[in-house]
Amino acid sequence: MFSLKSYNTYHIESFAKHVYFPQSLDEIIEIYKRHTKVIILGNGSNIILTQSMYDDVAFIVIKDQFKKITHVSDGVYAEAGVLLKELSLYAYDHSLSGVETFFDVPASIGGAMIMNTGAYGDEIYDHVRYVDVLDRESFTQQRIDKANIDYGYRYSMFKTRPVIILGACFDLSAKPQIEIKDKMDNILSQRQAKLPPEPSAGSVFKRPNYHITVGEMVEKIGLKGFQIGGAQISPKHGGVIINTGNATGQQILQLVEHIKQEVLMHYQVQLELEQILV
Ligand SMILES: NC(=O)C1=CN([C@@H]2O[C@H](COP(=O)(O)OP(=O)(O)OC[C@H]3O[C@@H](n4cnc5c(N)ncnc54)[C@H](OP(=O)(O)O)[C@@H]3O)[C@@H](O)[C@H]2O)C=CC1
Ligand SMILES: C=C(O[C@H]1[C@H](O)[C@@H](CO)O[C@H](OP(=O)(O)OP(=O)(O)OC[C@H]2O[C@@H](n3ccc(=O)[nH]c3=O)[C@H](O)[C@@H]2O)[C@@H]1NC(C)=O)C(=O)O
Repeated sequence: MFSLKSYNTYHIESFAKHVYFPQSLDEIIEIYKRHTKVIILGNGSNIILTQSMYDDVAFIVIKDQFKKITHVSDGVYAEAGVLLKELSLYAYDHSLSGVETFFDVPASIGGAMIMNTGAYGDEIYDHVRYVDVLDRESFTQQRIDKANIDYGYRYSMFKTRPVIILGACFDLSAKPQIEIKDKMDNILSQRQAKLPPEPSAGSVFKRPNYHITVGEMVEKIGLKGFQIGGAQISPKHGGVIINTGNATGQQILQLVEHIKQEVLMHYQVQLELEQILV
């Protein structure tokens, strides 16, 4: 059994029988042929591992491989395992602007393309030219131009399609490094001021169509700091659940349900999970 603790940002201690670190596309295809249930782990920053043991699920860890970043004729191309931080630093090194807003978002390019990473008024698809995918059923590769990609708030059409993200090309523009660095510093300080330092997976719920945020509702109800086992609503940010040490996925899930019930009762707002239950 293999521990997934370092492959999910909640640091939940779950074990899996089948964990793969493929080095090539052919190896990925082999895994899909061998297993009926496969989960791709990018940076594991948007998942809740709800089981302590996985016997029948195969996990593919992407972030240690597929890490090439290259200049191409129409932009900068990053493979699925590249982290947003790595792409942002590469762009900064080359005085290229466009992705610096996402400097501190703990996601892989694959996860970012699936979810349309957003932060501080910017969305990653604003800077994408095309995305390369592998169809998980026919095992054919396809390049999809942004014009043909349906995306929105925390959504892309890839979320509901049987595809693996292989990489994406970004449209970046020249800018003095000092300006890029100023923006990175500014965003970093805003995030450090708001988000908790403990292990978490960022916002638990999507922003509801309501005049105040989840964090504010949770704060006004008086739920900040509420804890079930090792899972706690962050005393710093009411929209985030943290692992205080030995949280299980089930405890996080119980806390999720508790927040949903309380918010429904106090505000008649039905919260929708942003995080993915595995
Ligand atoms: N704004 C913020 O501050 C934060 C934002 N986030 C967001 O959460 C997301 C997390 O990214 P990341 O940690 O990399 O993702 P995860 O490892 O959390 O994976 C989440 C899901 O995305 C799918 N996925 C991941 N990589 C690929 C790929 N290459 N091809 C196909 N599917 C893939 C998998 O779906 P399947 O189960 O179908 O295999 C997986 O279950 C990002 O969009 C990020 O923006 C997270 C934390 C903070
Ligand atoms: C962290 C994530 O993304 C974040 C993203 O970083 C930030 C900044 O753009 O805006 C969203 O959070 P958010 O709506 O909680 O925004 P924040 O800027 O953290 O908070 C908004 C406001 O809520 C209030 N607030 C927040 C937390 C709290 O405990 N109490 C409170 O009153 C504050 O006034 C704050 O100014 C994204 N979340 C979603 C679900 O859209 C993520 O997706 O994981």
